[in-house]
Amino acid sequence: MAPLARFENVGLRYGTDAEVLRDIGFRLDPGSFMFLIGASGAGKTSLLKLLYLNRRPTRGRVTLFGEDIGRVERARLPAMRRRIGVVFQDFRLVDHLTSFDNVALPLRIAGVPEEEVRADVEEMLDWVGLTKRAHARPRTLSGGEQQRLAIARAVIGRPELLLADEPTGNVDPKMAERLLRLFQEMNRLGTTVVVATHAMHLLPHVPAAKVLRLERGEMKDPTGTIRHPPGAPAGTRA
Ligand SMILES: Nc1ncnc2c1ncn2[C@@H]1O[C@H](COP(=O)(O)OP(=O)(O)OP(=O)(O)O)[C@@H](O)[C@H]1O
Repeated sequence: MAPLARFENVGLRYGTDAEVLRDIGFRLDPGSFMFLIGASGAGKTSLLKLLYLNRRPTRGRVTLFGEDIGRVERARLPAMRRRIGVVFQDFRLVDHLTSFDNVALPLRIAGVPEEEVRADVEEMLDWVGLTKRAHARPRTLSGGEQQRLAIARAVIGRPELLLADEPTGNVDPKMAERLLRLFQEMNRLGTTVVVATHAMHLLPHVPAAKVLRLERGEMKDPTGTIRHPPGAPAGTRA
């Protein structure tokens, strides 16, 4: 099976600073689920930036959807990005649009008929518990509500690849588990999922997930798969 993404000896530096990622090598199979973990500053967001085509590697090669992202023409990037849903750490919601319209955006861009948009968005807002906030502007929402809205927008178009940067940082543990279930449901339907997180307690809920641990820009245990998550109480496993 061809990988959905592949990193080979990848290095990344910002400007002339030292490399923030060094010798990164792994493959992401279609339909897989991967947690990206590591201390603050380890390079998780930087690695995600390569995957959502915000940066090109400064060393080595990143292949995504079969294309070398270091060589792909700029004009091709928007089409590739449309195959990716991203939950940014700082949400990046559109302030002048309501919650409903923020979530509807990817579907409208894709030309989905308005009737379908309405039904899908309503269902998604219900899933993330924001039905009552459908007509609110993002800046009037709490941090947790904004986070849930950002997740709804990222998953609504059923992207091939879902990238989520610390997607449960602002919600309570119960909601965090609910959101993780949403990611798992997406994954079950075929979306490849990458979740960068500090929330180690979430890992045992996805026993089949790969775990890529970064330490100061380098990979630790590159092939690690959680099979017997420590301390996972019976019944909490996915
Ligand atoms: N735009 C930038 N310009 C220069 N340095 C940057 C930039 N973005 C990140 N860095 C540096 O890259 C390193 C890795 O940062 P990154 O945000 O990828 O880590 P992280 O693991 O996602 O951290 P956190 O968990 O706090 O979000 C840090 O030393 C950071 O200061």
